[in-house]
Amino acid sequence: MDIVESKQISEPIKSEAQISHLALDIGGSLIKLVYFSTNSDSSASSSSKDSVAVSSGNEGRPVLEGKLHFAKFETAKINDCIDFIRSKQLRLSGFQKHGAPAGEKCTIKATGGGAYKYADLFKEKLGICLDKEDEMDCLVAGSNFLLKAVHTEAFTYMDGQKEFVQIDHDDLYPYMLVNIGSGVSMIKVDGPGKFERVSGTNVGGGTFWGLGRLLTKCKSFDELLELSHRGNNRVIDMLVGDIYGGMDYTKIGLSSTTIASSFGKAISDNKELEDYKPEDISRSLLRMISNNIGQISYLNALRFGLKRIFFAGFFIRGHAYTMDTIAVAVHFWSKGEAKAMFLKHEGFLGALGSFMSYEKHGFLNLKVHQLVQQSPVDASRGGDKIHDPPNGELNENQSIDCSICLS
Ligand SMILES: Nc1ncnc2c1ncn2[C@@H]1O[C@H](COP(=O)(O)OP(=O)(O)OP(=O)(O)O)[C@@H](O)[C@H]1O
Ligand SMILES: CC(C)(CO)[C@@H](O)C(=O)NCCC(=O)O
Repeated sequence: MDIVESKQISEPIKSEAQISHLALDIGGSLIKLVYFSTNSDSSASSSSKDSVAVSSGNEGRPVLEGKLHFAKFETAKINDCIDFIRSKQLRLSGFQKHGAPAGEKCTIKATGGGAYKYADLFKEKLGICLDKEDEMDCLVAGSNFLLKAVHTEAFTYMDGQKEFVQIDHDDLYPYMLVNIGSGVSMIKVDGPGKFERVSGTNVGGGTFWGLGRLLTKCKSFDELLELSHRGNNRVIDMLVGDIYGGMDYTKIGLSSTTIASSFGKAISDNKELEDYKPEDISRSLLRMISNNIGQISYLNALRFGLKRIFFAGFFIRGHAYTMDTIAVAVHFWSKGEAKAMFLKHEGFLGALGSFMSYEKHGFLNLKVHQLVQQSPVDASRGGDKIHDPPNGELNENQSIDCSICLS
């Protein structure tokens, strides 16, 4: 796949643009879609019956010029996703092997637990067969691909400061990939397709959203996240200073402001849930879960001597407080030895891996050469500093210019 990464907000897909190669990642909380649309107005010579912009690539194989698009839906609203696919006529255009007869069975790549759970629904509602790809394989393929193909993919985040990390392609492995979805998977990656899921935790994004919803009555994940901006976790968390009369516990390296016990103040305050502000609850919860994931991730990295830990998954949402907490946890427990890094396309690793598996099965030949690097995160903000509230999330309208070479 020739990727030209540009800070380009894709226009709504024109009806003439052909959508092809849709891939799904159907998780416990969210469905992620990655799909390719061809440039209908490309000046490349067209030899295709489908009037798709096609030029000749290496060895005379057809090259489609176009864009990669990203979209997500709540899994609970899977019918919206199905309507979206139907509205784009995705199912009509190009899941068959290039040049295959139109009547051939329509199949799309899908990963995540929902590829199993909802297979019948896709068949029934869209007549599409889901071709299942393993979730861990896809996460790793997506991560390796992004780290190599997109210059501004990985970044560190500390004290409100974001710094891009240049990845040396010859020195990428081994690394730890921590995918924070509904639950959390920790994967030691040793090379392309070479990995082991070494740990996981059930305290993840689903826990934050589930508990947060019950405790704050928030109606959406974004509302809960937004609340956390304004909250003060010290109202609920028991700090070392609360226990030590305002003093640090220097002997074991704990400052008075370190959280000794998340939500610990609630046991002694003689207050009810209603007496706490939702924003304080949200902040405390976000901190508790992010800190816990950062700590477990580091301990697992330590088991294998890994210094680089990449955090992904839609729990993060480019959110400053989340990233800061994870980074501080890794820094604290590793005594500055290990580094937490974050990925721009955080939640789309599995879907991208699923998309790339068309290549594995001979539908595509993906080649990468990146021409431009820009960050959708900061470019509109004129700097590397993420402000509060940050918007580090990949804008769903953001597309990646690319071309795919059909094999
Ligand atoms: N709009 C949203 N609605 C619901 N959850 C969201 C939203 N945005 C971010 N999240 C967070 O992202 C998490 C899901 O992340 P992600 O899509 O990476 O995982 P998943 O694939 O659904 O989960 P799993 O891999 O465990 O099946 C949610 O649990 C929640 O914490
Ligand atoms: C079950 C999966 C892999 C589904 O994506 C994920 O939610 C997860 O890694 N959960 C954590 C399970 C555990 O290892 O405790």
